[in-house]
Amino acid sequence: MSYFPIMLNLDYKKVVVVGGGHVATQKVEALLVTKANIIVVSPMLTATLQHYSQLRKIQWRNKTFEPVDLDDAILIFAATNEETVNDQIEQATQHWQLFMRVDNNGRMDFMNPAVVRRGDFVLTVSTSGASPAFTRQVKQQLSEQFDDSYEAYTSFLKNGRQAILEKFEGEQKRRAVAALLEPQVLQWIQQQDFEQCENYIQQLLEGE
Ligand SMILES: C[C@@]1(CC(=O)O)C2=NC(=C\c3[nH]c(c(CCC(=O)O)c3CC(=O)O)Cc3[nH]c(c(CC(=O)O)c3CCC(=O)O)/C=C3\N/C(=C\2)[C@@H](CCC(=O)O)[C@]3(C)CC(=O)O)/[C@H]1CCC(=O)O
Ligand SMILES: NC(=O)c1ccc[n+]([C@@H]2O[C@H](COP(=O)([O-])OP(=O)(O)OC[C@H]3O[C@@H](n4cnc5c(N)ncnc54)[C@H](O)[C@@H]3O)[C@@H](O)[C@H]2O)c1
Repeated sequence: MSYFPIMLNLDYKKVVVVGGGHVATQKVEALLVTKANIIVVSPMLTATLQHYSQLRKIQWRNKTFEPVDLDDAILIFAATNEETVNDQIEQATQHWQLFMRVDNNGRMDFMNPAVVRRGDFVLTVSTSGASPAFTRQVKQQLSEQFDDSYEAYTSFLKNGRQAILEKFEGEQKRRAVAALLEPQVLQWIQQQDFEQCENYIQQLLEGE
C-alpha cells in the first residue's frame, strides 16, 4: 500500500479516539499539540488520560462504544484491545470520515508516522506498517541528529525569508533565500550568537 503523506490542520475539528489504554494515550498525546476537539470513549482510562480529562484537554465519555459517538468526527481512531469492538467502530464509520484501527486490520484510511518536533521543523518517519520498531529506531537517530537548536534555526529561516520576500523579487530574491542557508548561520545559532545572525540578515537585505 502506498500512503499519501500530509500535514493536517485539525484545529477545532472533532476527533474521536475509542479506547483509553496505552496506545490510545499515545494517539491522544500526538493530537494534543493541535487544537482538535478530542473525544475519548472508554470505560477505562490510563492515569495520563484521566489527568488530561481533569484538565479539560480531552472530553471523556465514560462508556463502551456506540455508533452515535462518531457523529461529526473527521478522524476516528479504533484503539481498543478488542478486535470485535474495532470491527463495530469500522462498520459505524461513514465513508467521508477518516478511519484507522491500531490493530492495522481492515479499513485504514491513515496511519501515524513517528514524529520529531523542533518548533516548525517537523520530521516524520514511517514504514507504512512494515516495522514500527524500525520507525522508532530511526526517529531516535533523527532526534539526536536534529537537536533542539533546529527550532531556533527554523525560526531564523522563517523570519529571514519573510523579510527577504517583502524586499526583493526575481533573481535577487532567489539568491538571498538561498544565502540564508549558509552553514555558518546554524553554527552561530548553536553558539547562541544571535547578533551575528542579525548582522548576516541585515547584510543580505542591503543586497551585499
Ligand atoms: C510510529 C508510531 C506512532 C504512533 O503510535 O502514534 C506507531 N507505532 C509506534 C510504536 C510501536 N508500535 C508497536 C511497537 C512494538 C514493536 C513492534 O511490534 O514492532 C512500537 C515500538 C515501541 O513502542 O517501542 C507495535 C504495533 N504497532 C502497530 C501494530 C499493529 C500491527 O501491525 O499489527 C503493532 C503490534 C501490536 C501487537 O503486537 O499486538 C501498528 C502501527 N503502529 C504505527 C505507528 C503505524 C505504522 C507506523 C510505521 O510502520 O512506521 C500502525 C500501522 C498504525 C498506527 O498505530 O498508526 C509509534 C512510534 C513510537 C515513537 O514515536 O517513539
Ligand atoms: N498502533 C500501535 O502502535 C500499537 C502498539 C501496540 C499495540 N497495538 C494494538 O493496540 C491494541 C490496544 O493496545 P493497548 O495497549 O492500548 O491496550 P489496553 O488494554 O491498554 O487498552 C484497551 C482499551 O480499550 C478499551 N475498550 C475495550 N472495549 C471497549 C469498548 N467496547 N468501548 C470502548 N473502549 C473499550 C478499554 O477500556 C481500554 O481502555 C492492542 O490490542 C494491539 O492490537 C497497537
